[in-house]
Amino acid sequence: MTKHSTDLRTLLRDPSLLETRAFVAGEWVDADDGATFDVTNPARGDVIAKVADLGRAETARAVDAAEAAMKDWAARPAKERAQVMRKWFDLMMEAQDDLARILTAEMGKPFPEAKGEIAYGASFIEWFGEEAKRIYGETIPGHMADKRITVIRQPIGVVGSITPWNFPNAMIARKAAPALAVGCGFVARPAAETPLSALAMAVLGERAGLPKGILSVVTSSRSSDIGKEFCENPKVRKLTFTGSTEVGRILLRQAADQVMKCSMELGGNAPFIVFDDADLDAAVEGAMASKFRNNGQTCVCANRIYVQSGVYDAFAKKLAAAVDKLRVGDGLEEGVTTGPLINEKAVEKVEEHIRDVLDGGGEVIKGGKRKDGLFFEPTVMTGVKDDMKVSTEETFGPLAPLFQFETEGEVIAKANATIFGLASYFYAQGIGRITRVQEALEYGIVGVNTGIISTEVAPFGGVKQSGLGREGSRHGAEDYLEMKYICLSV
Ligand SMILES: NC(=O)C1=CN([C@@H]2O[C@H](COP(=O)(O)OP(=O)(O)OC[C@H]3O[C@@H](n4cnc5c(N)ncnc54)[C@H](OP(=O)(O)O)[C@@H]3O)[C@@H](O)[C@H]2O)C=CC1
Ligand SMILES: O=C(O)[C@H](O)CS(=O)(=O)O
Repeated sequence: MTKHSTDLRTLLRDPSLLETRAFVAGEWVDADDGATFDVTNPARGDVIAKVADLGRAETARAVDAAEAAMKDWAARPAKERAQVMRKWFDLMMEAQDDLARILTAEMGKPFPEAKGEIAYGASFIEWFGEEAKRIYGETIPGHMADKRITVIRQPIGVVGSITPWNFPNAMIARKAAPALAVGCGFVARPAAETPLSALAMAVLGERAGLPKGILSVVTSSRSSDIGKEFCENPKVRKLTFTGSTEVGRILLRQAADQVMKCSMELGGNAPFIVFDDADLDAAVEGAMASKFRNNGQTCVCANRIYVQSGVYDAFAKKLAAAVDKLRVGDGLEEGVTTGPLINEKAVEKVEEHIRDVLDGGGEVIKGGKRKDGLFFEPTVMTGVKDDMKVSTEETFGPLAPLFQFETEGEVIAKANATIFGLASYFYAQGIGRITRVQEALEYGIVGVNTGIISTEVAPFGGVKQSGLGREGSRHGAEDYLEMKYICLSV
């Protein structure tokens, strides 16, 4: 029998969603050696669950089961897969509050934001369930009179998935949905900080009718072991990862031995540019949404805020006033807008970036200090320069650093001067400027007069060292398909 902190279990309408065993080959299992690891609530520091701590042997069994289950699952009519995925979507939305409470308890984001993530994650399951029926092939006029050419697209095979703690539901859904929709087997390894959301998704996936073995959730504190199993197991045909660029590089090197197809959603360093013809109130609203969503812990958060000199002081003042309205606290409490950071390392990163700006002559105009535990004051700083750490490193926390610029050419060059290329944002009104800037920014995503770009219908992904491939939209299915060219001699 596994142990839970009663406060979380009593918060749930359906306590059976709080699963702490791993889901392997269609069975709920403990680790072979009975090992567990603790999951803590970052807002309170208390242990909320002890979760099965699996290793490579259990992961290999999950891969075997996924390969076996694929034979039937991929052969089913797409409509049947779509019906199971629709049921999964419906069950997730019916359980939205419970799934959100589990997510808030293990990751810290405020309950309303966690509810939003559940809907966002479920939207991928809904969208790709529908897309399953539209995986078309093509016929090509033959190159010789007796040749007939067709192209078909088939599921790539067993997928290994590694995801981070910052979106413990949506990042798995954004990968599992297209993979399962096209007929792949899927083995998910969630971050050790946040396994409960993934396990709850599997509980509902099983109830929705996903066949035994097609989906496994391998919970483990030994992330590199599981990553090695995915990269070295010949039955795994695809690796999909969301996380830091540093870990992405490690996995790409490991996957190279089998020339494994990889999707990589990696780090960002998003510029957020406010031109002097911007609607300043709209720009402040967009900056708040982009910078402070998930307490700044997203790969698409504004990391550098560039403000043209004519509106710099006015924007800084308005942003500081908006930040003042944020309420830091335990995400399970009513009215809290900003939860804790995920761990001590995250707090130290924010402190390091603030100290570096102060040492360089910048100043804090709002916040700037750690609160108790893992809570941190949402912070705005002015006088930030290009040679400071925050200019090249992802803060991944609630720090809004304001850089001043004079000309369009200057800010484009600065915005592009990074190894990253995931999301970027700018606020302007002149159509000529909008057209020039959106084309000049070297990023996979450009938000124009908006600070939120995340949706299941669009291709999400980065260029340069922010990643490989796209997630969401019809392009998101391509990463889980192989193309086969058939030449028939008649
Ligand atoms: N682009 C994005 O969406 C994200 C970017 N980041 C960036 O990464 C930084 C660190 O955050 P963090 O969560 O530690 O991100 P990591 O990249 O370190 O971790 C992401 C996932 O990879 C796993 N992992 C870590 N090392 C390995 C390995 N050698 N082999 C296989 N899996 C591994 C982690 O497991 P475990 O946690 O159990 O070690 C986690 O599940 C952030 O500050 C941010 O800059 C982080 C999250 C998302
Ligand atoms: O990893 C992340 O930060 C997410 O990909 C950001 S989003 O897709 O939720 O915007």
